[in-house]
This record gives sequence, C-alpha cells and structure tokens, in this order.
Amino acid sequence: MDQHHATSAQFEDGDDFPIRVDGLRNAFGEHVIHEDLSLRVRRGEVLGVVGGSGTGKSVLMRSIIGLQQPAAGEIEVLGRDMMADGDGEEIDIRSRWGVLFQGGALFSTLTVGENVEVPLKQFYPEISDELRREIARFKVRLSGLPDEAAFKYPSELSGGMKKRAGLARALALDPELLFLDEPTAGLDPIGAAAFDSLTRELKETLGLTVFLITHDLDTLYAICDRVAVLADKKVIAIGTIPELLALDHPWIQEYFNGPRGRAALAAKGDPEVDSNLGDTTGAGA
Ligand SMILES: Nc1ncnc2c1ncn2[C@@H]1O[C@H](COP(=O)(O)OP(=O)(O)OP(=O)(O)O)[C@@H](O)[C@H]1O
Repeated sequence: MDQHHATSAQFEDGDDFPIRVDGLRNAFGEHVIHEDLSLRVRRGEVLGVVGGSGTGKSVLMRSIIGLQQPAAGEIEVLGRDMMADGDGEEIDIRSRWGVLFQGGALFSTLTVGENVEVPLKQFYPEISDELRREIARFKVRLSGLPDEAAFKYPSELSGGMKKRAGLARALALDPELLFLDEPTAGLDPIGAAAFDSLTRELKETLGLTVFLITHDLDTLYAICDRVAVLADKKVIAIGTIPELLALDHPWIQEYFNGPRGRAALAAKGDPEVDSNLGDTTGAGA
C-alpha cells in the first residue's frame, strides 16, 4: 500500500466525522508548524496521534478545540465551523467535549470534587449544589478513583490519581469527544496499562470519540483503532497499525519497527500485526 492510499482511506463517503480539518496552517512568527494539514476523525474511534517532539501534536489539538487561532484552513467540530467568528455557539460546543491536558491542569486550591464541579458550574449554573456534588462524585468514581478522592487536593494525589482526576473533570459534562494529551506520560507501566483499559472501557460504554496524543507505543497497540502520523508539517499517514506498517516511510518504519516498537508489539502479541510486520521488515526500513 502506498502512502496516499492509507491517507485517503479517511475520506470515504458516508463516514461520520465529528472532527474535520482541512488545509490547516499554523505558524509562530517565521516558524511554520502546520502547512496544508488535513485530518478526519471518525465517530466512535480512538485515534492515536503520534509524531516526533515538536511536530505540533498539541498545537493541532489546541487548534481543534479553539485555543489556538490558525493562520489558515478549515476546522469543523461536531458540525460547527471553528474558524467562524464567535457568536456564542462556541460556548455550547465546548460543553460537548472534554479535555485532559498534559499534567492534568487541575486547580491546586480546589479539591478533586470541586475541580470536577467547575465545568458543571460554568455550563449549568442552574443545577443545585447538591446535585452538582452528586454528579461530581459519580464522575470521580467513573474514573476509577475511590469516593474519598473527591475530598483530596491535587497535591495529595499520586501521578496516576491526578490523571484520573483530570479525566473525571473531562467527563463532567458527558462529552461526545474526549481529547487526551499524553495521558500515560509519567505513569509506571502498570498504571499506564490501567489508564489505557479505563480509556477503552469508557469509550465503549459512553460511545466516546477519542483524540489521543501519545508517545506510548503500548497505548497505540492496546487501544487505538487508527493512528495519525504527524511529520513534515502534516498528517503524512493515517490508518490501522498494520496499514501504517505497510508504508515505506522512514520515520514510521523506525517508530514501529525500532526496538521499542517491537517490544510493544511483542507485549501485545497481535497475530495480524505480527504477520504484517514479517512482510515489511526487509522492505521497509
Ligand atoms: N504559544 C507558542 N508560541 C510559540 N511557539 C509555540 C507555541 N506553542 C507551541 N509552539 C511551538 O510549536 C511547536 C510544536 O509544539 P507542540 O507542543 O504542538 O509539539 P508536540 O508535537 O506536541 O511536542 P511534544 O511531543 O514534545 O509534546 C514547537 O516547536 C513549539 O515550540
């Protein structure tokens, strides 16, 4: 399969794409981060986003959720044109996604429960204090934290618990889309695997579409339906891991066929990927 083939698979007619990006350009002064970048995220998938450090994964996520004003391009999220001038509707759309930023971005002076209450207060001020607290407690539990974690401050939590607390806040408004920026960074392998399982389980039970930036190969193999590769200022390929492995791109081959990629594959033990890898090892690198 050539590169174009894998990339074009995202533009099938009739698919439902809650996130569409076309011709995106981002630059900071002379420093061009994205040029003519296009991407489609399918409803209900976990899309892993990978790329070398500084390739603009976080800037892409920030552009999609309206925290970064692109220089050019089109971005549509849940049918809304994110490049259009503000008309108040953008406030509504922000309640339909949840974001887990790198490091969790929790308010340190609020307890976990109070952190989860923040978006509820912001978007549904009419909810009673009691109901809001109850919803927050439910989200804390949904994120795999014990009930008492709701009363703790972020500084009292381990790294893994902080991530779960950030996840609880991201889920506060029952979002359709979940954005995760390196959710397993800094976690030990057991904690990372547990977080991956939780993400997959939540995606399946809540019907979420997940945009997941990661450097974690285990996460890619464990929970991603497709993977988008950022390089050369664009998404150079998108597809399942076997589809990507069939491409002859040096970065992709190095990434998936390097020692870490092979270890992650061995840990996953996926016969489909195994056989594909066998086909491409000699030809690819
Ligand atoms: N607000 C900003 N002002 C200037 N430059 C920025 C800004 N935000 C990001 N950049 C630059 O844009 C580039 C892409 O940054 P980004 O954080 O998106 O990379 P990334 O792919 O997420 O990297 P990493 O994997 O290391 O987290 C980097 O060179 C970064 O320095």
